[in-house]
Amino acid sequence: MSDLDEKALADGVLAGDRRALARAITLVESTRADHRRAAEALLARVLPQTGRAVRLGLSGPPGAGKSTFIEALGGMLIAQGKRIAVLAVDPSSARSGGSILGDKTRMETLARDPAAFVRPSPSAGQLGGVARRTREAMLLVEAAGFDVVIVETVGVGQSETTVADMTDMFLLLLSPGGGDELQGIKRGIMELADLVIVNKADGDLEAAAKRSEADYAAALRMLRPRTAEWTPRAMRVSSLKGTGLEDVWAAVEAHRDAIASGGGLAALRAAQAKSWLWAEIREGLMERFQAHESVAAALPAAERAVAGARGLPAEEARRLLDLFAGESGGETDRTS
Ligand SMILES: Nc1nc2c(ncn2[C@@H]2O[C@H](COP(=O)(O)OP(=O)(O)OP(=O)(O)O)[C@@H](O)[C@H]2O)c(=O)[nH]1
Repeated sequence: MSDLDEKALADGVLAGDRRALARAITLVESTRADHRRAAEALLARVLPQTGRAVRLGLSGPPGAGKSTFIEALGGMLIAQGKRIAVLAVDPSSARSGGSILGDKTRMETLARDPAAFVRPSPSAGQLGGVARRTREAMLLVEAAGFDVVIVETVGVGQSETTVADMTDMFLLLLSPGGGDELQGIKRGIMELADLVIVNKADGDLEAAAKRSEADYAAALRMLRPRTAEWTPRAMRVSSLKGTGLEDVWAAVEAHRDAIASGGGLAALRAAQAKSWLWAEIREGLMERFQAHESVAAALPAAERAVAGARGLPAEEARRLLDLFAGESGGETDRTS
């Protein structure tokens, strides 16, 4: 891509042109080296126009109703004149080829709305790679003028932590009843939640939802809050009927006000950016390490040695790291 194309693409994104935005996100999702350079140039151009959106993370077990909830909340926000973008982080799609969040039939109404932009998870690479591209996609949708970005993930491994790390507020959506174990909610995920939302508080499930809300509120009180400024809350909604959604949005705004007392959004974003920097360093180091010629040559023997209990992992790792750093192995050279 030439400088001229990048400028045109950046201008399109900044003008809020959805096709340019979609193309720009495809570019940042590409792993080709020349695309990566173009993506970085593009991001550098739009960077001054980023950072203005409300960045929300959302997770919940399959079936909790994340898509119904996002459609309902998104619809409400659009009616208030806001523009909303939804990005998915779904490492399962990378691992299995099948995707939990990526199928195109989700959030159809929202996806068709000109004030919304719905993007499924990038489907290649490990969580680290998916997270990098989602962070960059978030910058692009902000540059395109979206007011609210929801980064959605499903409870697989580390993805919640990753999403909580790149957003300002983390929402956990649950079904009524069932208890933690039944819903597969790990304690660690509860600890990330700024807001626990019990969905499906309607019809036959209304009473169960009310009980669950009280249970989760009690559970949250047992946990140490993530920040001094905000005490996590539990509430119930019906995404189907659209009830409780104003309360959710009021909590989002209360959370924004609350963090202002701790140095504000700027401090939070600065911490996120630092954490992003380190994530990039870790990713980049790992990529370079694995691509390093002498490391790649020595790696199988090191793996065999530790697997056969003939080598100490710490020592083998140090030997590989020395190779990577270009130091001679000296007397520690492998002879076997
Ligand atoms: N009664 C009731 N059912 C709901 C509500 N929200 C979602 N559901 C139902 O729960 C089921 C799962 O909802 P979806 O939004 O499709 O969620 P999903 O895609 O299965 O699961 P996610 O991965 O969480 O999005 C569907 O049958 C929905 O109709 C609600 O507020 N009340």
